[in-house]
Amino acid sequence: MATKLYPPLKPYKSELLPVSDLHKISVKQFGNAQGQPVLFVHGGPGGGCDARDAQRFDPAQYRAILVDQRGSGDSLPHAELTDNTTWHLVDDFEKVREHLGIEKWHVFGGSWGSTLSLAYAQKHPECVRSLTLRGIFTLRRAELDYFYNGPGTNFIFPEYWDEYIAVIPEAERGDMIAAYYKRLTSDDAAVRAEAGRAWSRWEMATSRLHVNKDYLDRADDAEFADAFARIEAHYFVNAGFFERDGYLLERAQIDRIRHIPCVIVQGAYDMVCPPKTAWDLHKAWPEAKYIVVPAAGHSAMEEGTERALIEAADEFAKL
Ligand SMILES: CNCC(=O)c1nnc(C(C)(C)C)o1
Repeated sequence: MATKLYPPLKPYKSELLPVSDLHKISVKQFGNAQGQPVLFVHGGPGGGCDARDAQRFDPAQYRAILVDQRGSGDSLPHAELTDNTTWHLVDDFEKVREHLGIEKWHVFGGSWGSTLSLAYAQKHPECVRSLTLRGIFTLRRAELDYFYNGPGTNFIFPEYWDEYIAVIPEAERGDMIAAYYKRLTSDDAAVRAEAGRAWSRWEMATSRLHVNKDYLDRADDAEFADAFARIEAHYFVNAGFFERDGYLLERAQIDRIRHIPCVIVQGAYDMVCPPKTAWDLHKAWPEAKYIVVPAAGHSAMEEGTERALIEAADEFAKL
């Protein structure tokens, strides 16, 4: 049973899979080509995968499949919002699964990755062997308002909150997501870049229990920040493209996945996706194992969170 990341590894196969006339998505495979397939679902949306994400899976046991969702990471066109919705991404996972000749796979995702993993599993339960979900986010209005419009978070990270709102004129601060979306879709590259960095800094600063400079500095990677901020804001102004607020937690939706082995891992001091949503998911789905990591924020890289995620993956490899 591993309690820390497996050694760094390189993909044994990387490809760009055409999924529409416009979009090609990056699919990288790591570990044992004959192992148990696991789909890694990255966060954001728009965050993209990192080779480090593959290190949570025992390379002797797993065939880890890291997919950069539309417009994210190495997928092309970069930061593209056209034909980029939750249901396009769900359909893309099915195209990847069929392309790779996989019948069923483990599904593993955190934050937005937990959102998309739930949406995928609820639509295709017959293809999901297990679910490992971290930092639960279901894109309800209250979740978005809490983090992007305050006031909760500005009491906890006041200096970063002031930076985040500084980009937006006071008259527009009543709806920060709409105000940022206007700038993130601007034809003025400088306006778009300033908004992308400020939005990303807000999220990177608040993702760890203690602000981590390397994590924060990711917001200075203009290419990452552009995709991360644009695609997040695009999904949020469209309420995740879900039929109703709270859709993923509805009884009928949970009933479709209730039989699937699941572990929920939640940081007790997750300020981006606070424990209330994970608790609501646990109440709706008591069969799912529910782990709260005491000294952890939002990120999967928090020590206790990383350990719990790897332990869950090691256990699910035995299924
Ligand atoms: C509300 N979105 C949070 C999320 O999904 C997320 N936070 N950080 C990430 C990355 C690790 C991908 C940067 O994703």
